[in-house]
Amino acid sequence: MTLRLTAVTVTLGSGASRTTALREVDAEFRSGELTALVGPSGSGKSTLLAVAGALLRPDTGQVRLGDLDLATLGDRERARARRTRIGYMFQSGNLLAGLTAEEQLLAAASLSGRRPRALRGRARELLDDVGLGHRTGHRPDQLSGGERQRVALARALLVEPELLLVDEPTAAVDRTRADELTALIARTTHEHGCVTVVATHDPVVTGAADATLDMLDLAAGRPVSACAPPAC
Ligand SMILES: Nc1ncnc2c1ncn2[C@@H]1O[C@H](COP(=O)(O)OP(=O)(O)OP(=O)(O)O)[C@@H](O)[C@H]1O
Repeated sequence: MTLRLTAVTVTLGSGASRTTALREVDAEFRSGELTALVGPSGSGKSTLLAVAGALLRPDTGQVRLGDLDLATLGDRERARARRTRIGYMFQSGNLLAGLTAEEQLLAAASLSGRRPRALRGRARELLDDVGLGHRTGHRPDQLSGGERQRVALARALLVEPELLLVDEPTAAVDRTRADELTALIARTTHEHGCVTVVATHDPVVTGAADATLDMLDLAAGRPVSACAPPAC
């Protein structure tokens, strides 16, 4: 399974603030590989994740996840793909107000068509893996920003997505936790064989990645082979 972007253009905003965030971008991401998406602030990393995750429709171009073109699917099918095939860990966490950490995971499992009761043990295990075993009963307003983001990662992993999209996983946590989260994301990618794309400024994440894509290369239309760091 691959995620393939072909000639993807995205413009954001309107009037004076209108910006071409991605221009004719071609990129490919493979299953079982963690690809680090790097580039300066404002170079379009978050926009690429949003397009890849069917959260934003490109103006033009194709976004193929396996045999689905996420760019042209109807709204209902896009929502279904988001619930069942794609996991997100974004900077905001995007948690549901009023639900505890554990309930966030079980609600996502239910929405993806799985039986939440059967997954309760696994949900606790994952919360433990992200260092939140002692926070399973906390609601979003009782968690720090970094903790909310980690709940979102555990939630994404519970549904074993084909595509895992992660935005700056290490920005809001200390170095030790950052290293643990990086290792967890890499291990999950290799064990479950998902396509994983991580936008990052952190050299530790880049070092753990199987491949690196630089937004500046994409923007310049340079041929990009997402090669493993030692061969680059
Ligand atoms: N709603 C918007 N309207 C207009 N321009 C926008 C909007 N959102 C983002 N942009 C612009 O689109 C470009 C790409 O933004 P994006 O957030 O994808 O970059 P990024 O590489 O993820 O940055 P960072 O590393 O700072 O998170 C930037 O120039 C940004 O200013």
